Amino acid sequence: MSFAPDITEQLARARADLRMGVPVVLAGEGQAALVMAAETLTAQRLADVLALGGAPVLAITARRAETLKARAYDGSLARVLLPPGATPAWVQSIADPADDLRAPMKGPLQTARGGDTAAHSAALDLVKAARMLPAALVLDLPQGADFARQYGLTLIDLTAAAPILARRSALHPVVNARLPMEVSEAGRLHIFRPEDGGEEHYAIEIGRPARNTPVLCRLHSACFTGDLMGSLKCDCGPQLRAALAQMGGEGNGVLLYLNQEGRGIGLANKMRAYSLQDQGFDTVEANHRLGFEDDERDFRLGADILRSMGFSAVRLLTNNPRKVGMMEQSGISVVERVPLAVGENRHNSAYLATKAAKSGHLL
Ligand SMILES: Nc1nc2c(ncn2[C@@H]2O[C@H](COP(=O)(O)OP(=O)(O)OP(=O)(O)O)[C@@H](O)[C@H]2O)c(=O)[nH]1
Ligand SMILES: [Zn+2]
Repeated sequence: MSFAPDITEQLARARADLRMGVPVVLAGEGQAALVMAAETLTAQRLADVLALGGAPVLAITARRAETLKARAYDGSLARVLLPPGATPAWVQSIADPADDLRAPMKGPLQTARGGDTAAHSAALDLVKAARMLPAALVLDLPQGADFARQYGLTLIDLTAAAPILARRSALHPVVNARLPMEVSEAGRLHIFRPEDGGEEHYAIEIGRPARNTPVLCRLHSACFTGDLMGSLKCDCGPQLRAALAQMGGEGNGVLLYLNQEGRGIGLANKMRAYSLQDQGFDTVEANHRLGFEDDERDFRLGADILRSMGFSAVRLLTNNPRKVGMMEQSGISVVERVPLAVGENRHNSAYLATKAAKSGHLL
């Protein structure tokens, strides 16, 4: 029978549960843990977790730990011990840097050392993929499987989940249809859907580019503020329109519109980063204070889409050398990097300068 959800489907459920504030149970070899996203943790559920006894920890990334001056003994993550009588406000203050400057003295924070961190690491993967703050409350629960059955919680087998969490999901073409556009009447929109229940991605094909010659291509990451609202804080809107205009002018091209808002952290987290930028941090520092890397995107899915459309070589419209590198590593040859320097203004000049200085962007 194929009615029971497989591990990929269970992980999609777990992400949805965590976003709603529902706990999930992650079970490994001989151990299990109850996990909740810090961002959606309610006072009632925190009280219930504390009433279970044991020693819950707040798993955060090593990036966030750096800002909080907490020792990260576990490589890319740290397990902060909850102080006696921990409140939801305390959990929020560790997870969310919004008030770091107003209330800088949170510590000294005690962090756990030794023991198994598989559940903590998977918990952070799940809350990140659910586009929340990268912080999760984790309580070791030896009878976790029974507990999950008793309360109807999603139960994830960590051994089965590990390979799924480590690789990117396969993308499948869903549909494509003609889309006359201002830049070209010969437009076509293709929709691609991942197997893991995540965001769909799009390809805009202009004209009917030959599959056996390098195609003019743009890998564009979603930017609601820049693409749609005319935000002056970045250069995304002008880059999107310039790329489409160039493809329309040449009569051929492919623009991949990847739903990786905020360099892969989601729009809510990007707005948290904007708020930190208003406190004086640059775009890279803001990501780090939130607990993210500068850039959480995986451009290899762009290569997957190109391959599935039959392309193997591109002339890539970008100023970002990482995009070129990731295309090449994924077997799409970049025969030319076509610069795309448009849209500088007095609100985004510092942002563009930071990208050049810290992220290697070519201007
Ligand atoms: N986290 C974060 N994301 C931002 C910020 N400003 C813009 N973005 C996001 O950055 C992404 C911009 O991506 P791209 O247009 O591909 O830009 P790029 O990596 O600079 O590369 P090229 O434009 O190709 O040179 C979009 O997903 C935006 O939402 C910011 O301050 N913080
Ligand atoms: Zn933007």
